[in-house]
Amino acid sequence: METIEVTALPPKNEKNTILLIGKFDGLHLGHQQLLKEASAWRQRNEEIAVFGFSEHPLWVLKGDLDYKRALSSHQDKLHLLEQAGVNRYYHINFTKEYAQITPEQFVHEHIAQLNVSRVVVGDGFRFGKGGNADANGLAQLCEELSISVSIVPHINVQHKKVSSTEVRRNVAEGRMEVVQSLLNRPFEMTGVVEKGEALGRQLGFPTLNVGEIEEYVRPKPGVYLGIVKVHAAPAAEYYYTLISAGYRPTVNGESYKVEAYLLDFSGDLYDRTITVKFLRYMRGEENFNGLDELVEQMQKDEEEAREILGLSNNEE
Ligand SMILES: Cc1cc2nc3c(=O)[nH]c(=O)nc-3n(C[C@H](O)[C@H](O)[C@H](O)COP(=O)(O)O)c2cc1C
Ligand SMILES: Nc1ncnc2c1ncn2[C@@H]1O[C@H](COP(=O)(O)OP(=O)(O)OP(=O)(O)O)[C@@H](O)[C@H]1O
Repeated sequence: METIEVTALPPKNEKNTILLIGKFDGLHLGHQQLLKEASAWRQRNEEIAVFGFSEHPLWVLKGDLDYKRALSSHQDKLHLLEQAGVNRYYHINFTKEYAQITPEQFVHEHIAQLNVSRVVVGDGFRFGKGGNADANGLAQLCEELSISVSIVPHINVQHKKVSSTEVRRNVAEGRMEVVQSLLNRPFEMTGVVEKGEALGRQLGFPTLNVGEIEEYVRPKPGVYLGIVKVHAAPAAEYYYTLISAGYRPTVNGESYKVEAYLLDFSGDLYDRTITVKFLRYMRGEENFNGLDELVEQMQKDEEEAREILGLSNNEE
């Protein structure tokens, strides 16, 4: 997939193009429906391109922190779009200045550069200065340039509109099964294993500390059942895992951390890239009276996880 950095006007493109517009955080079921629609319209000589915004407008314009952290990192998004068959990604550096572009300018100057035959958006799509124009406004402006517009009806799950905001809220509440149903895959974070305080090893529960995950929305503090993918060539390795996400009050932890205790693994993974997939919330984070109580609970967590997974308890 070709990636093009854009700060103002995108460079002129000659290839026939079907265009999708939006932030596409998490590539949820609604986004997936837009991509299906684009694929259905695509002719043999056409490419699918995405006009994607780097930051959420509500973070850039209003400083709303709920919109700063994301379901997918920039890299994740590129992988997901590529896997979905997107040929070209315009990475729009969304700034306060960019937000001043009017709907007319956006269509007649920016989209007009891209040799677009069709734009595919959802019916809640808004764009242009102040979010003033909607999908019908886009269709009217595009008609003047002989560009067709497909407006995809909202995808709902259990009578609720699927949106990145809704998925992020569920991650923040630890509802990982719901998240999985909205994304069609588990919520995951990809990071690099950092050195921790190695206290976990002394406790009999060595954990991988996952670093470089600042871009991601934070799951509710607690213990989760999940899967860790260890990136490796030629083939990645996968392990069931217990995940501790939170502030670790028992050991006076100061910052939010994500740690993974891999089941049936021993070895050194410092500096390796791993992906942590969150499957199920098991319990909240507790402030125990000392390490013995913490270890006792961790043992129970492991037993419960093995029970759920059908793995034997290996203590005897
Ligand atoms: C299965 C599991 C459950 C945990 N539960 C808690 C908890 O309830 N409260 C807490 O303060 N820390 C909890 N932790 C975090 C531990 O305090 C932490 O892993 C330990 O201090 C080691 O940290 P280190 O890797 O930085 O050395 C849990 C860790 C694991 C692996
Ligand atoms: N549930 C949905 N059904 C159909 N189309 C959708 C749905 N959600 C978003 N879209 C469309 O996908 C494109 C990209 O959407 P975008 O990621 O900007 O919105 P969003 O998922 O509603 O995110 P947020 O909640 O962060 O505003 C837009 O054209 C939007 O209308």
